[in-house]
Amino acid sequence: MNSIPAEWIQRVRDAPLGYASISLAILVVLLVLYKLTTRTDIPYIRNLPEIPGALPIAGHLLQLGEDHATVCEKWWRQYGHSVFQIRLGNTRAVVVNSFDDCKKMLMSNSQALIDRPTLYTFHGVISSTQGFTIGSSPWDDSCRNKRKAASTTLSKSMMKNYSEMFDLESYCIARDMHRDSKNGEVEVSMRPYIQRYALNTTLTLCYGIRMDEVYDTLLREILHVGSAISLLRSASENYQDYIPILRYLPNNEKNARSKELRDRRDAYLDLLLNKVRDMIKQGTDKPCISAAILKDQETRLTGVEVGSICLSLVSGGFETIPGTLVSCIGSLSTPKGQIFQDKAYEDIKRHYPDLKEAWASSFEEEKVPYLNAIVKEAGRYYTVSSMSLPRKTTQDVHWKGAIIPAKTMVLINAQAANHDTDHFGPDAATFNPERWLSSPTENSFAEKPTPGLAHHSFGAGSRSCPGSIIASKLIYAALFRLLSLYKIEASETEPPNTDYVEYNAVKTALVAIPRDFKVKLVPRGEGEEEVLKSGEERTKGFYRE
Ligand code: HEM
Repeated sequence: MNSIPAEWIQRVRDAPLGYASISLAILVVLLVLYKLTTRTDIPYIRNLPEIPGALPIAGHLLQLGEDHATVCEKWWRQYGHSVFQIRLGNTRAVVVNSFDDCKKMLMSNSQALIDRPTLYTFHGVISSTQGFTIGSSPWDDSCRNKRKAASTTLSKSMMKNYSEMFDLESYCIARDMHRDSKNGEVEVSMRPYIQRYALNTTLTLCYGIRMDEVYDTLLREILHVGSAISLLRSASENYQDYIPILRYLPNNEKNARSKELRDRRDAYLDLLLNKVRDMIKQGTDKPCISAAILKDQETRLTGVEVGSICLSLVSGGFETIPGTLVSCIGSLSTPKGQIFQDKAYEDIKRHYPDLKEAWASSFEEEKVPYLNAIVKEAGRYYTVSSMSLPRKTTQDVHWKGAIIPAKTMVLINAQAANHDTDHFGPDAATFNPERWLSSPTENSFAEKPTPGLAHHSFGAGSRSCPGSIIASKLIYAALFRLLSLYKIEASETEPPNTDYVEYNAVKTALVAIPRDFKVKLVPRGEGEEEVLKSGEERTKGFYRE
């Protein structure tokens, strides 16, 4: 290529006007480039602080790192604003941090925040065959119908219909822990047992199917694929959702992985549904959501909607419940936690002098105050869905002088809200069930009334978690059974991490995965064998295959 003659360059240099024009042109190009690389779906929101340091193209993504909740919690304290705006690549988002602001944002703007954003990887690739789960559906008539059906299935009044299932599944935890811990001699990891517990519950509700073995191949496949898919929903794992150019990179590994997981999920969902079809043919099906729909009883839902409801229930509980319950057991197993265990045990005995009878009939009443306090504290302290599920505004939201326009992503930092010292006091970062009790004494415990919202782990307002009642019930039932039989002690060689941030092994996951730890189960000497035997007898006829 011929180079530009030196004489010409000299002329441009000599001509002041030409030089200015070139400088101006470069400036304009840079400005256009800057504008293009910092453009967001929603323009800058006036009167709402923006966190400094956003980069072109990535925005705040790099500063946010893997753990968005913890970084946003720090920004709240560092800059002194509980509500601020950030840029996730090309997407503007409003982050809400304090307990009161999260509550006000969700409850006072319930209708305006009823929508959820759609994301490229999760909605475009993974959900292309089975439709969206309820928790990832934008708000429309179909989502309303699905949410209504799920809320009915999970409502307080339906819980009595599931007593046998709660009994069987919580009995199975105690049965297998008793077998595997060899009377307290062998230290055990609780998570696999609790995963089976949570998954069997929703599989029974949806398909009338359960798996008895902790390491059943299908059970593990559902858990593995479900966890991997939940990773593909998190902002910190999926830059291509916010930086579109990344989608076009050759050999896009994210897309390939998404497709592989989608196919594996389709395979087990088809398998489950076909099992129900076979059971209907043979007249052996159990009452469950999919059998009712397949037999077309009182429903106006489409096949895709039914699939989506089942998928929502199965995926709604299988990580959130183990995350909360296992971490709670970790806290209870520490020397300080063992004092809480002893008090809980005393309270159980106070309300149920005959343990065998309590196991047979009364555990679902949730009437032991100390246990209820532990359940609430577990939910608050271990905020397993630390950034909740993203919301999107459907109309303008007026927020302290700022107007957050329609279609803006709103992120609720539940972890920050749940550890807000202004709301929970200076010990907000401590696991202490007694915060939920009114002046606990040696001989009696009473629950403090918590009108409104106890904590932010289940969200709030129009899209709050419809599974919160069953989740609390499951955590209560498991704790009742474990704590009434055993004193749980942390392993000395593999102890739990009980820090409310560091307990999570996978910071990028949408739902926390607790670091593995082991415990020792020391029998309380309350006729463990006898209680378990009566449990075996009682649950024989239940949903067992
Ligand atoms: C400890 C256990 C659980 C936790 C911490 C939890 C947490 C959450 C959170 C934070 C949300 C979003 C709320 C919001 O946007 O305001 C949610 C939504 C949802 N949860 Fe749960 N959840 C739990 C258990 C369950 C269970 C057991 C089920 C079902 C059996 C379930 C089903 C759902 C569904 C379907 C949604 C979507 C609601 C919607 O978008 O309208 N969850 N959950």
